[in-house]
Amino acid sequence: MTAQLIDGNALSAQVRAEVAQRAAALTARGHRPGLAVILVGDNPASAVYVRNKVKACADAGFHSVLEKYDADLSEAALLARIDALNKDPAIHGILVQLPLPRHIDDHKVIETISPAKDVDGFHVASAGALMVGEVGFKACTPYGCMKMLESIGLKDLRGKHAVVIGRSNIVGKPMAMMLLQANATVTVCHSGTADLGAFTRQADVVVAAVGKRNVLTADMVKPGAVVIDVGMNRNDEGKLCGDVDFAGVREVAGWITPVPGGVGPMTITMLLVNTLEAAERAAA
Ligand SMILES: NC(=O)C1=CN([C@@H]2O[C@H](COP(=O)(O)OP(=O)(O)OC[C@H]3O[C@@H](n4cnc5c(N)ncnc54)[C@H](OP(=O)(O)O)[C@@H]3O)[C@@H](O)[C@H]2O)C=CC1
Ligand SMILES: Nc1nc(=O)c2c([nH]1)NC[C@@H]1CN(c3ccc(C(=O)N[C@@H](CCC(=O)O)C(=O)O)cc3)C=[N+]21
Ligand SMILES: [Mg+2]
Repeated sequence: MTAQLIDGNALSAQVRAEVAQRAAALTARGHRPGLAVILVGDNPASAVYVRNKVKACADAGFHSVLEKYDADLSEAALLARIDALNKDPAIHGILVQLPLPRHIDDHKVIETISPAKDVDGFHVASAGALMVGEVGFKACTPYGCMKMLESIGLKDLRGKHAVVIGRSNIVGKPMAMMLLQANATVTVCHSGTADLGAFTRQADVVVAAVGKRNVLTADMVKPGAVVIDVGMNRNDEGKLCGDVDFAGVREVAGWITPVPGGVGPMTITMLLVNTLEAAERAAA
């Protein structure tokens, strides 16, 4: 049996069409959704992602601004810029692309963004809201993964065991919280996990968010399981690939997300959803 694909491009197109409709309605009332994206330095991967985000905004009818700064931008100057965007009524969402140059403290930057405009969902107030089940912006990548699960009929995960590989603040940890909120029984694995396969083999849902190729191979997957691949890596030929050995795992899994065309486009889609929601709240 070969796994069915969860197509992130197709699901994105569907969600983005709804977003564009709601954005048009807001724009007609004089509240066009606006996103500001800040890129510091010249990381080529970041430049690609940021361009995709700005293009997705334009396609959905949003106002968007891309601010690019040299790698030697001072932390104080960046914080001052965020402060100005916090006060700008045309801007509903602020995204500062990570990673930042070493001399800038990411934590300070994220905490300077107004929680009302934190469409990445990285602010401690957003993370805290998710933790206690209150309203706040959800981190886009895990939020997109949840939408993918919902698209295959897994909105409620009662009775399911979900295993998350990775515990970063931007993917693994919020992913685990969202799965828990959806009633899954959740296990979080990381670099200190002794026998990863022993956990993943029990999983009905596996989310791989590590950043290393072939972290999850066919022998580590329960037949029929749902496999969500967040990883973004390059193989020896320079081609984009995830954390999952796709060719092997697809022969065992029930559902699998491809890379590219899986979680990546959904991340951008949920950024649009969050920005739209920020604009709707501001207009209310
Ligand atoms: N598609 C998308 O939209 C996005 C993709 N990504 C991609 O997802 C991946 C993860 O990103 P991010 O969370 O930021 O990465 P981090 O490097 O911050 O976190 C990686 C996690 O993986 C764990 N880990 C490392 N090696 C192993 C191992 N051998 N077995 C089990 N766990 C391991 C680490 O453990 P420990 O905590 O112990 O160090 C850590 O928790 C990257 O490839 C990134 O490019 C990220 C964001 C968005
Ligand atoms: N403040 C901040 N917010 C982020 O959300 C954020 C960030 N910083 N830093 C980097 C990571 C990574 N990330 C991706 C988003 C989309 C794709 C994406 O669209 N990928 C396409 C392919 C893109 C390509 O061809 O390279 C796909 O998987 O099909 C990938 C990765 C967001 N991140
Ligand atoms: Mg830093």
